[in-house]
Amino acid sequence: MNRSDPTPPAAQGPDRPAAVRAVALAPTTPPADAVLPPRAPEAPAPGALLGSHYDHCFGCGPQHPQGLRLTVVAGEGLDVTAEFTVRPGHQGGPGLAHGGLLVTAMDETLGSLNWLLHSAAVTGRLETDFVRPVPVDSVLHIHAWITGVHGRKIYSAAEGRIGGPDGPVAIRAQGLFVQVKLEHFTTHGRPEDIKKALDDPDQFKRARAFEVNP
Ligand SMILES: CCCCCCCCCCCC(=O)SCCNC(=O)CCNC(=O)[C@H](O)C(C)(C)COP(=O)(O)OP(=O)(O)OC[C@H]1O[C@@H](n2cnc3c(N)ncnc32)[C@H](O)[C@@H]1OP(=O)(O)O
Repeated sequence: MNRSDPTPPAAQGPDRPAAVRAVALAPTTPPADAVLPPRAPEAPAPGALLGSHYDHCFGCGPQHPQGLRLTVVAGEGLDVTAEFTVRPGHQGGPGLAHGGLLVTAMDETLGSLNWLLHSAAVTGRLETDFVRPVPVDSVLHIHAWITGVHGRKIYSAAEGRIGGPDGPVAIRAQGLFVQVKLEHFTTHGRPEDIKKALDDPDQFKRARAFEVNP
């Protein structure tokens, strides 16, 4: 068994599919020929508060009872800032944020970069480093930025700080998102939720706003 290979032993060896090998080893740092495109003409203005992409989203939805209620603001360039207030319901260890929820906050913030390119993309790969614990009641100040675009792949990075936007780093992340069409959601999502979202004119408008033609 190759110890540095993240695929399960059964999927290793010469017989495993090429796609598994390619995906498992794809890095989250952009290749040399990746580009940094301009902000899309439809991108929210710098300083604009980005709305939730879906009211029931665990990361940003205002209607999700236990969600993170992340608020995200467009930056000057290909970047956003976000705030996540850690509440008692987000605990892992006593008085401390659960690591998985911190990853969710990073994932959601990196996903918000979609707004700047005006295209929908989903997380393919996400790497995180937990640098210091995050206490309940603290605000995680996240800054996320696009590091490169290569075909349908969007590479990005983020840092989360506590004690203020210039406070010490508590978590770092690098992501590889893959652009998808609206059908990604309508094909794979639970039908009743898709129907409810499409029946809501506001949600439908948002979904359409993300439509992409790679
Ligand atoms: C309604 C409002 C909307 C708004 C929606 C906004 C939502 C934001 C929410 C927060 C973000 C999330 O949590 S999103 C939810 C979590 N993520 C998911 O559920 C995604 C599940 N995975 C998938 O559906 C799929 O595997 C995809 C879409 C990621 C890729 O499938 P595909 O479309 O068939 O593309 P494929 O040909 O395989 O790959 C395209 C290129 O990306 C690379 N690639 C693919 N996967 C990976 C990977 N894991 N790691 C590295 N690289 C990868 C391939 O090598 C290839 O590179 P090359 O050959 O071109 O070089």
